[in-house]
Amino acid sequence: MTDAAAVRVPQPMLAIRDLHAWYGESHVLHGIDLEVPTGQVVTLLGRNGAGKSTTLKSIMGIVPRRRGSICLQGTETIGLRPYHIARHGVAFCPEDRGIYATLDVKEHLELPTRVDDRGLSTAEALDLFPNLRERLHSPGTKLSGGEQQMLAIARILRTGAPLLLLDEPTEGLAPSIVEQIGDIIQQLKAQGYTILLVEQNLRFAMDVADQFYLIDHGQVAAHYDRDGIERDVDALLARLGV
Ligand SMILES: Nc1ncnc2c1ncn2[C@@H]1O[C@H](COP(=O)(O)OP(=O)(O)OP(=O)(O)O)[C@@H](O)[C@H]1O
Repeated sequence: MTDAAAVRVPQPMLAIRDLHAWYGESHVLHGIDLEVPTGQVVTLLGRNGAGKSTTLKSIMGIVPRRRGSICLQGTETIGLRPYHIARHGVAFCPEDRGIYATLDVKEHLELPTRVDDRGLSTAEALDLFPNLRERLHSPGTKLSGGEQQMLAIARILRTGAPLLLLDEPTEGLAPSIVEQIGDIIQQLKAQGYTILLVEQNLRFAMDVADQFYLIDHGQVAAHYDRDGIERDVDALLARLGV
């Protein structure tokens, strides 16, 4: 056996190959290829309608029709139902945050099913988001936008999933709250979580992410590491129309 054969390449947390997705007759993803290494933060960038959210929803199995390969920790999930996919260690925080008027903060945190023993207790989730402790009995929709986003993230941490999919967590939030969300993402990364983030705010993404995929018309148009994105930032801002 050669030395090269003995080298073990770590398995990525998520590997997507030739992913296609459809809404009815509308073919939206056209062969996405991407990898999310364990422990990294990876961002999907792109204009509105490029296919970023559909990529996250495809990983969760909640688009009507998909084709290709989506491996989670080495397991092919393309043929699985959403509740089975979740059990392979992935949790989704949707763009609309999914916060209910009829449940208070505590009830939102008690809602998720644990998929892994690493799931935070309600008390641990509240340690990470102290603002929420003060709002424990407030109905979800009485919270500010920033508090709702924090609750949506705290809720998925209860599951114990090591891979978090966050869809535009900073959308519509004030700069000071955006900063707090950035700190939380850094803390989660330091704790070993792997994060796939959809983000319109390039500057925010550049502060938190290790790798970046530019999605355009349902395909990967470019892939950057941190140095590459610094070099291309002006061209990229023009391309994103921001
Ligand atoms: N439920 C749906 N039914 C039909 N078409 C949809 C549906 N959701 C999204 N689309 C279409 O699929 C394409 C990709 O949408 P997607 O939401 O993935 O884009 P995006 O890059 O996340 O942009 P945005 O930031 O606007 O959400 C768009 O043309 C959009 O109109």
